[in-house]
Amino acid sequence: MNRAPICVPCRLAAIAVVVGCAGAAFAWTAGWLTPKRITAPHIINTFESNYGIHTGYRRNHAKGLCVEGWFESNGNGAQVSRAAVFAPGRTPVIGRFAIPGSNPGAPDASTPVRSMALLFQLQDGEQWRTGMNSVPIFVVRTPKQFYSQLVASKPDPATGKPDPAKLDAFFQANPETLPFRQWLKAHPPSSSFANTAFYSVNAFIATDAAGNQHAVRWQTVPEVAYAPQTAAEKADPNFLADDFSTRFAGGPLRWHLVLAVAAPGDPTNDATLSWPADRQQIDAGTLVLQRAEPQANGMCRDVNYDPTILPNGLKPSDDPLLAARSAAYAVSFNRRTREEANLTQTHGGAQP
Ligand code: HEM
Repeated sequence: MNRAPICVPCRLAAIAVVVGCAGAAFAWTAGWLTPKRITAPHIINTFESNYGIHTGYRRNHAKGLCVEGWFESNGNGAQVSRAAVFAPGRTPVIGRFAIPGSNPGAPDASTPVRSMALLFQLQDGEQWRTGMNSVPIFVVRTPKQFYSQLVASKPDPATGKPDPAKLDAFFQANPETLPFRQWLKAHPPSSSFANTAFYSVNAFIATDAAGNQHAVRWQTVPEVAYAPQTAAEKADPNFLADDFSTRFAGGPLRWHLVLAVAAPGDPTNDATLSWPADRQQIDAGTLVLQRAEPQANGMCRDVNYDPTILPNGLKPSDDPLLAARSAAYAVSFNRRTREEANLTQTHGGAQP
């Protein structure tokens, strides 16, 4: 049966509409149509204009080291999540400890915050990646506030430090930052990565074997007792790495992976708010770290610790920071790994 031919101009118009829509979607995603919308490249460009480009390094948490070990699950996490990592048994882990900031040569005492990032390599090929900080809550609630804080923190060329008046104006205009600032005042920086607790800060949704959902946050609680940073440590720009070498020479280091389970009504979309301390805490097992190595050629160098890479049984919550983190980390990862091509250090196996 002969079909009526479609007119050539109509065909061309249809093609033009499809190409136009694809182009518009691309332009919108790239932020060309909404130059005031804050995109991941805007955020990473601001890190770079504030603190310079440190070729081949993460745009934030640039100074760090790699670690290797495993997670020994005791099975208790299965109460809230069907993820295979919570079944009893061992899961290999590639981790990274770091301090926030864009300068890989910054002295350790330049910040009171430390971070731990973990990649759990599940047996079925799935991964769970998480990046945790040593403060249980975050300084801001939204990606827009994160960007505004970055802008307000731009170092003054005269002093090399942020203008206190601009930072103060930001804090006054954003009172959500208060609990974070108060926590830091009440908790002097730790003397070691090994005696520090780390927190997911963002909430996630765990699904158990029966399909029930539970909002959770997690933390790693060290077996080594907390001690504050000493004056001698403060004077050593690399005391955190030095301390780690000494400690690993004496054997593995351990943290307990603890899941805090929200009660109905606890906020999952606001990382500036803590959950009440009486919420159920599940000790899901022990993170055992055996050795550290420099990041320059280490296993963690080419890992993007994107917190939205999760195994079946865990998924992101409605916290707006999670998608923003994922997007910003990807831009940082793409830039730094592209730069690595021009560096002398070698490392295969990038995990974007
Ligand atoms: C919109 C909010 C945020 C932005 C834009 C942001 C930005 C970044 C960037 C660009 C990196 C470097 C990523 C890479 O090159 O691999 C990074 C690393 C990191 N961030 Fe964030 N961040 C945000 C929120 C948070 C929050 C809420 C936490 C709390 C736990 C956090 C913890 C970390 C950690 C632990 C790392 C180091 C990961 C590693 O060792 O590779 N960030 N962040």
